[in-house]
Amino acid sequence: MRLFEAYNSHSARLTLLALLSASTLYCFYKSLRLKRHALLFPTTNPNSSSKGKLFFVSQTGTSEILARRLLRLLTSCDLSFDLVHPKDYEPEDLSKETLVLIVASTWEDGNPPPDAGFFSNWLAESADDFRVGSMLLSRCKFAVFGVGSRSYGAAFNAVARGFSKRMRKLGGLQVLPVEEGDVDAGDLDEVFDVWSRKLISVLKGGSVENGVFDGSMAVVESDAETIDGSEEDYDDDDDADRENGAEGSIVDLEDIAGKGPSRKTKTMTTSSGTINGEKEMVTPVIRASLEKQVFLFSLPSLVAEIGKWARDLE
Ligand SMILES: Cc1cc2nc3c(=O)[nH]c(=O)nc-3n(C[C@H](O)[C@H](O)[C@H](O)COP(=O)(O)O)c2cc1C
Repeated sequence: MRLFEAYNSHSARLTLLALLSASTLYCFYKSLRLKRHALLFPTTNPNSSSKGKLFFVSQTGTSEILARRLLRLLTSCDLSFDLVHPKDYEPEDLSKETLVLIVASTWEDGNPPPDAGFFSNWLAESADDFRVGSMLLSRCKFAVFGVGSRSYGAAFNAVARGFSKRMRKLGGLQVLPVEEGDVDAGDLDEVFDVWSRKLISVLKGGSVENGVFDGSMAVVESDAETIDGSEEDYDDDDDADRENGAEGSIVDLEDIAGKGPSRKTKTMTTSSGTINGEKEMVTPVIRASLEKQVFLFSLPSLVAEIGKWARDLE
């Protein structure tokens, strides 16, 4: 009887030891994760201030002029934004942004100007990558204004629509429908000014004249912003972007294994095929997610192993 009790208490102690070891390992893992998170998302990030970001994607200056005009209007309304060209921006920092505005023109075959190719492809690849997930931009509210010409048919403002679609897919909250400006219609300035006023109203938490947006920071659901296109149009845009992407846009098999390239660490592949860096197969965002999955998968077998080891000691 005493032998049985002694055995029981011994095995209870060993089980307790196994559980304590497992929870210690888990805490260790969590602290590593927190450290990594702090590195990935520092609270004071030089690239990501509390200011909003106003991107312009422009080849011949039309979108840039409009973006500068919008910046002046935003500033006059005490709304603080940085004017940013995508070529000067690390797309991975998008996950830290809370407010993003984009004024973007569309060029040949529905593509962005070449110097926005990297940014555009990063968005496309990340949005298509199931490992990145739909939470990446969950803190980010955004709005997009397109500059294009209706004479290009289905490719009319394909870039603006593509940005909108991909940012929504990554969890971004669109606060206004995409507005599609037509440079050949003769009313671009007027259309832009109306859109800008709606935007200011939404950003200020007020209502919008047409009554569609009557609350603070109205969020537009995925289908709402389709003006003259369908979801099929967007899918065509995706294909066109990837097939006809400009500088920095070549997608190869390695990219398929590690999407969402970082400008800091990733290859910049130019149209001439020049490579100026090493490819990173897994970006920090994807790596953190994969590590979590591997750890959670191995946790039960780890506990079993510790239990077995404890029994062997008896
Ligand atoms: C060669 C060329 C190709 C174009 N392709 C498209 C297009 O596919 N879709 C579109 O909506 N607009 C297209 N446009 C119209 C441009 O978007 C328009 O000229 C716009 O004002 C350019 O803006 P940006 O000066 O900001 O670059 C094209 C214009 C040119 C000259």
